[in-house]
Order: sequence, then structure tokens, then C-alpha cells
Amino acid sequence: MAKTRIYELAKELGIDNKTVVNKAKDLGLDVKNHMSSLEDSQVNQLKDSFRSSAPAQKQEKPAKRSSKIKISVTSIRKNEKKHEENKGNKNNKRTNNFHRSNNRSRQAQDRNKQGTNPNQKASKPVAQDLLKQLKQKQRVDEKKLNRQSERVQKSYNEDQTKAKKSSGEDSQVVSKSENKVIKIETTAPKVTGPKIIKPSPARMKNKQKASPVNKPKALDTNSAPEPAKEEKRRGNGHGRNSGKPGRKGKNQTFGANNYSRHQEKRKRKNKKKQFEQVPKKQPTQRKERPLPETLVYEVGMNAQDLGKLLHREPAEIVKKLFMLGVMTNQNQSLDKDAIELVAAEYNINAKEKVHEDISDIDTLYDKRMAASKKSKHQTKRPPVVTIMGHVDHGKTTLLDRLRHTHVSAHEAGGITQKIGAYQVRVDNKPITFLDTPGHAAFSNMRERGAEITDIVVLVVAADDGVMPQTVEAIDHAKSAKVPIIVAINKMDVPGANPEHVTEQLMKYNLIPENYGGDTIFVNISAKTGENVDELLQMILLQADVMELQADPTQKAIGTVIEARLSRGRGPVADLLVQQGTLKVGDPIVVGNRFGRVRVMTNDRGRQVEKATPSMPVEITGLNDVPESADKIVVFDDEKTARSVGEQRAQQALQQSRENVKHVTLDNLFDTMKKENMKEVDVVLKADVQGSVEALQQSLEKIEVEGVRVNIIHAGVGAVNESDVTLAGASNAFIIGFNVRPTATAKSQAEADGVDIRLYSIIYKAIDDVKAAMKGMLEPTYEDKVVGNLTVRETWKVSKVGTIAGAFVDSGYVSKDSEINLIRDGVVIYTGKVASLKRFKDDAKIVKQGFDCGLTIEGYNDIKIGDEMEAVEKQEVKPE
Ligand SMILES: Nc1nc2c(ncn2[C@@H]2O[C@H](COP(=O)(O)OP(=O)(O)OP(=O)(O)O)[C@@H](O)[C@H]2O)c(=O)[nH]1
Repeated sequence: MAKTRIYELAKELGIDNKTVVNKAKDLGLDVKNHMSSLEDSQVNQLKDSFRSSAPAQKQEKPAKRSSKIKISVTSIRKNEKKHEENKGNKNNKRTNNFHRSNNRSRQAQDRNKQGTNPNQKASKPVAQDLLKQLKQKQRVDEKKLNRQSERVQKSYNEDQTKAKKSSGEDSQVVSKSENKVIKIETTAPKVTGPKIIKPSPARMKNKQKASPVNKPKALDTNSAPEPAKEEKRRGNGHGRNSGKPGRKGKNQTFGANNYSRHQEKRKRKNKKKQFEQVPKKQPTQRKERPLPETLVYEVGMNAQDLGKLLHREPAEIVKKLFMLGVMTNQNQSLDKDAIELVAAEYNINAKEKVHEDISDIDTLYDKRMAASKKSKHQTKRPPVVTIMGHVDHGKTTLLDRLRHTHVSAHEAGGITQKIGAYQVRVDNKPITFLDTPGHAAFSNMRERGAEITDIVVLVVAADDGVMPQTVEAIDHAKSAKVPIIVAINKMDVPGANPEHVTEQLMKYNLIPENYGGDTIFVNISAKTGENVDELLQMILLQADVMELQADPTQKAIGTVIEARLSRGRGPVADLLVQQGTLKVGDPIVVGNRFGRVRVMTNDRGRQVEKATPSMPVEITGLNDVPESADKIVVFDDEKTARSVGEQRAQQALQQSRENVKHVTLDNLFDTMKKENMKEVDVVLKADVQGSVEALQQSLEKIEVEGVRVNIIHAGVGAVNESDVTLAGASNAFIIGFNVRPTATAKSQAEADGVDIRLYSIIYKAIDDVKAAMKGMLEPTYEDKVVGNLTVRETWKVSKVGTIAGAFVDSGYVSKDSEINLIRDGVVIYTGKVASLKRFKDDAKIVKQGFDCGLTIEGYNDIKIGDEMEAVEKQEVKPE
């Protein structure tokens, strides 16, 4: 039997479920809810009961329904109001339908209301039908309304999606119509509102940058602004209110499109920034400049330095080095090999830069000398002559004659100045004579690198012939490759035999022209002046042959002949200009001195403004007296000359310090012997006064062979600079007891060669000094047996000889030992150890209890059972 559910019944009756459930409960039926089933009888019972109470129900229900409808209508009206502008006629039509249905609902409502009229109570069936119809109508209306609502919702969602999709195209959307703008304004907050882009400090900052000026313009979306103009309007993004949601301009509304416009602007700005920043961010590409032909480098350069020279990135250099197996960074100094590897990698040559040391005036001198030989301005220069010969053969007499006769003959006033050299003129052709006769001076100059002589005049007395110093002079001239002119002097002496002299000289390869040689021989008398002019002519001839030339246009170089300290004039130097022209005022460096040529005087005592090549002059203006053979170099400015001179003086001082041999414990014996010292000077420093006194007393008691210790200074505290200076000046050494030298004292002592000995045991200090002083005595040596060996094995090896396998019974045997080979108690051979081995390895020494293999120099008859004595010479010190 089919059962009916309460909701089915309620539906059939058009009554809500609850009413039916309540009614059923009222009738005493067993129901719980609208799903409870009812028997047919129960259904009928309920229907009957409802029929009886129909009017009351009818009064309640429509009222409830109408209220539902009212709510729906209200919502629909809202939607209608919102979307009426956006909807076309179709929508309007729908809306009209909606209105119509709405009206119908109202009419129905009215009818319901009318239904509740007591006048209608009489016609119940009619009322029921009407009620049913009304309910159906309401359902239809509800469905329609729902559909309509769905459509509106759908449309709204579509708009939303569109807005999302085309956020970048919003400006176009906005530009279409003002209505659209409004529409988007209403919907957009959900799309692009402040909720999406949360304000952050960074954004706020960016927003602040936006210009307030651009806001009204930005609203004018009809035309897209040109980037440049826009950028200008933005004022590079610096504006007070731009982009700030809470700080808008007066006429602005903060809406979706406005916000999205900001977004868009920001995007564009970011894009533009990106565009602008792209070239900046890109690593600056260096133009690939061509590599140099040669890499001129200095040792110690790093990859950065090389990069600059090679026009390459340092990183590239580092990479190349890495590939070549040299691990380095850009700042790390590179050695010569690494740099040359880099150059080879780039297929270019590498050349180490040579640093020109301007203080090295010798090199500068040589350079200028070489340059003058290539110069186009070379002109003939006078020869520089040195007179050499044996003692008393007339050198000085000849020089005096030349000076007096030939100088005074041409220059009024004669010679007033002796400046180490002078010039004589023959047919107005000058010849420079160095006024230091003898080969000693010549050699001294040569030793110091001064080769200023062009021609040597060898004076040989005709009555004496070739003597030892004549030969020496010949040798010196020949070794200097300076041509010799032989002047056979004292021809006025009755016993003069020039032929004999010539024959003698021919043995030394000085062959006169008439004997087929090329040496000029002139027979003269210095005393009478005979043939002296011819000698001068011969000198000029020789000079012509030699084609002596110089460049007077370049900066002067020369050599000091003599130097002295003159009272009132200061340091004075006689010098010979060799190349260039020396002028008054020239900044010069002379050896280790410097200055400016203040006064220049020629060999006749006259002040001159300039000195040309081969001209001897005397100058003043130096800071100190130079030495003979010092080189003279003119500099561009006095400042450079000063700095070079000072630098050279410093170097010379350092050199002299290094050359000074200070007394040390090690060289004490030699020094005392050499200098015949009777006292050993000591500077004593100790930690406390007690130690100072104890050491001083003990040291002063030492006396070895009459030599005593002399404490020149004793004090408490570290060894300081003053101690070192004192020790250096006094040729003393320093003993430090429980003290150390200061850092500067240590370095100064190292530089000055002062010996510092540090002790912490008094007896050790005393013993060392004693031992050193005993070293002053002649050491005596004696043979001492240092080891005894027994031969246990012998091996005969070709090319080596007999090898003795010996055991060291006592002491030791060393490679330097001598061996006494003893057989049957007799020393049968004594000889040096030729080789000493332990197993297969060479040994310096083999001590007691070990086996060794040894050979004796020049002796092979070694037999098993032989004994050996290892003997060494040992110093026996005096007691
Ligand atoms: N008769 C004669 N005597 C001469 C001549 N030349 C030099 N004398 C003499 O020889 C001596 C030595 O002469 P010097 O000129 O002093 O000889 P020197 O080579 O300079 O001697 P030193 O300076 O000692 O090396 C002097 O007494 C001169 O007068 C000469 O041509 N004829």
C-alpha cells in the first residue's frame, strides 16, 4: 500500500510542510517531520482537517509569500538600477517583463489581500483555486526572477573577467565612453583595488615621486602621451601626491581605472627605467684596441698593470695566467716568467723596462760620449797629451818649457795659474798638456776610469837610454791603446846617443818611420828648446791622423784633473771638458759633489764664460771638494743636480761604511795583529748595575800577551744607537748581558758592521773574549789520533782500488782524516782518506761502534787485520 509523505501532501495542499506536520501532530498522528509517511486514512484525515481550517491558513500563507516576493523584487530592483544603463533594449525589455511580472505579483498580492477579505470567505472553492493559481504564478515569477538575476550576475562576471584580462588596455576601454568609465569604476575595485597592491614603504616612496601635475592629464585618456612628454610631465617621477591613494588631487577620484592607470604608468616607468638602465647594467665593453708590438714590462707588475699595457681586461689576463698554470689575482705582483708567459700567449714580444738611474753619472757620461760620436755637430778638437818617462829624463823641464815659451809667447802676462793642465798653441792650433807627468798619475786616472789622454809623449834621455820606468810607461800607454811619440831628450848633452836609444826602443816595438815603423821619434832638448816646436808639430800631426772630434753643442761632460779647497773660494776643481760646452751657471754633478759653475777660469788665469772640448778650466761653485778622475756631468736643473749629488754622496758614505772592517770577536786576532793593537775596546751593556760591574771587572782582568780589554763604555739598559755609533767610531765591539739591541741599533750595527754579542752567562762572555784574544797568538797545530779502526774485510774494485771494510773501535774517522796504516805494530803507510762510506752512501764521519768502507789515497795493499789510526791536525791554544 502506497504511503504518502507529509511534504507530498503539503505540496498537494499548497501548504508548507511545517503546518502539515503540526496539524498531523495535533491530530495525534505519529509524525516527526515532513519526511514522515502517512497512511491513506491519515492523509484523508489531514485533508479533512485542513479543509475545515482552510480560511485561517489561507489568510497566513499568502502574507508570507508576498513578503518573500517583496524581498526578491527589492533585490531585482537594485540590480535593475545598477545595470539599467549598461543593458540594451533587450535588457530593458526584460526589465519591463520583470516589471510586468512584478505588477502581476502585486496584483496577486492585492488579490491575496482581497482574498483575506471576509467577503470572500463564503466562496471557499473559488478561493482555493485562486490560491493555487496565485502560488503557481509566484513560482513562475520566482523562477523568472532567478533567471534574470543569474543573467545579471553572469554579465557582471563577464565584465569582471574582461576587466582583468584587459587591465593593460584599460585606457582604451576608458576612452570609449564615460559610461564605460562609470561601469568599470563600479566593478574595478574588485579587480584592481588597493587590496591587491598593498602599500609598502617602497611603493609609497615611488608614489611620492610621481608628479601631481600628471594626475589631471592622466585622466585625459583620449590620447596616449608621448613618452618624452610624459616623462617631462612626470618630472622624473618626483611629485607629492602621485600614486598615493590617500593624497589625491582635488578633482581626482580614486577609482579602479585611476588606480589601474597608476599601475600602468608605473609599469611603463619601470619599463622605461629598465630600458634606460640596460646599457648601464651591461658591462662596459672595452674597445678591442690592438695589442702593442712589444710588452715593455717591469718585474712586479700585476694583472691590472698588464691589462692597461695590453689594452685588455685584467680578468682576461688572470684567466690566461690561470690557464697557463699561474694562480694569481688582479693585484698580485707577477714575476718575469709569468709576465713573459702572458706576452707569449698574446703572441707579442716582451721586454723588461730598464730603469735609468740618474744617480749613475758614469753611465750618463758614457751615453753622452757615445752620443757625441754619432752627432752631426762634431768638430775637430785639440789633442790631450800626457808626458811620461823615467825619472830625471826631463819631463818637467819639457812641460815648463812648453808652458813658458809657447804660452807666454802668445799670451801677454804669462802663466799665473797652474791648473793641472794647459794648452799651447802651434800655428793657432791648441794642444792640451796634462801637467802631471809620469805614468803613476796616468795609471791612477785610468784606474778610476778616466781615459782622457789622446797621445803619450815618451821622454827618454839620450844620454841614459831606456830605463825601467821607460818600459813601464810604454806598457801603460800600450795597454791604454794610446799612441806614443818618442821624444829623445837632452840632445844637447855631449854623450847623447839617440841611435842607441832608438835601438833600445825598437825592442819594445816602437819603430821609427825611417826603420819602417809608424812611431814618431823626435830628438829634442828640453833645456835648450831644440826641436820642441817640431815635437809639437808631430803631436798635431798625430792628432790629425787620429781625427779627434767632439760635439760642442751638447751638455758638457768632463773629468776632474785636480781638486782642492781654496781659502776664500771654497772647493776648486781643475777639469778637462771632453764633450760639449761647459758654461758658467751650469748645474753640475762632479763625482759625489754637486753645484753650479760659479766662476770659470782658464789655464791663463782668465775668467771665461764657457769651455769647449779639450779645454782645461778651473771652476768654483761645488758643495765639496771632488776627487781627481771624478766625472763631471751637466744637468738640466740645479734641483736634479743637487738630488743626484746628495744621493751619490749617501751611496758613497754607505759604501765606505761597508768597507770599514770593524773589529769583531771573529776578526779580533787579525785586526789586532794588523793594527798592532794593545787594547781591545769593548762597549758593555747589562741589565743591572751589578752585572755591569761584575763583567767589567772580569773582562778588565783578561790579559793575553800584553793585550788588555778596555771597556770604553759600560751602562745599564738595551744596546742603543748611541752604543753602536760609539763602538763604530772606536772600532770596538759590544757585549750585551741579558739585554737586547733596539731595532734601530740592530739595523745600524748591521749597516756599520759593528759586532754585538749577547750573553746570559757571565763566564761564557769572559771565555769568548779570552778565546778571541788568544786567537791573536800564532796558532800551533799538532797531529792527534782521533780514532782507531780494525780492517775486517777488503774488496778489490777495478778503478777504485782496495776498499777496506773497517770497524771503528774508538773515536771516529772523518773524510778529512789521515790514516796511519799499521801492520804488526809498524806504520807501513800514511795517507789521506780517499773515500769514506757507510754502506753505499758517502759519509763525512763514522763514529765508534760502526762499520765503514774506506779507501786510502794512493794505497791498495790493505789486508784483513790491519789497524788504522785516524789522525787529524788540531790547533793547540796557548795556556
Ligand atoms: N842638459 C839638459 N838637461 C836637461 C834637459 N832636460 C832636463 N834636464 C835636466 O835634467 C834634470 C831632471 O829634469 P826633470 O825635468 O826634473 O826631469 P823629470 O823627468 O821631470 O824628473 P822627475 O820629475 O823626477 O820625474 C834637471 O836637472 C834638468 O835640468 C835637457 O834637455 N838638457
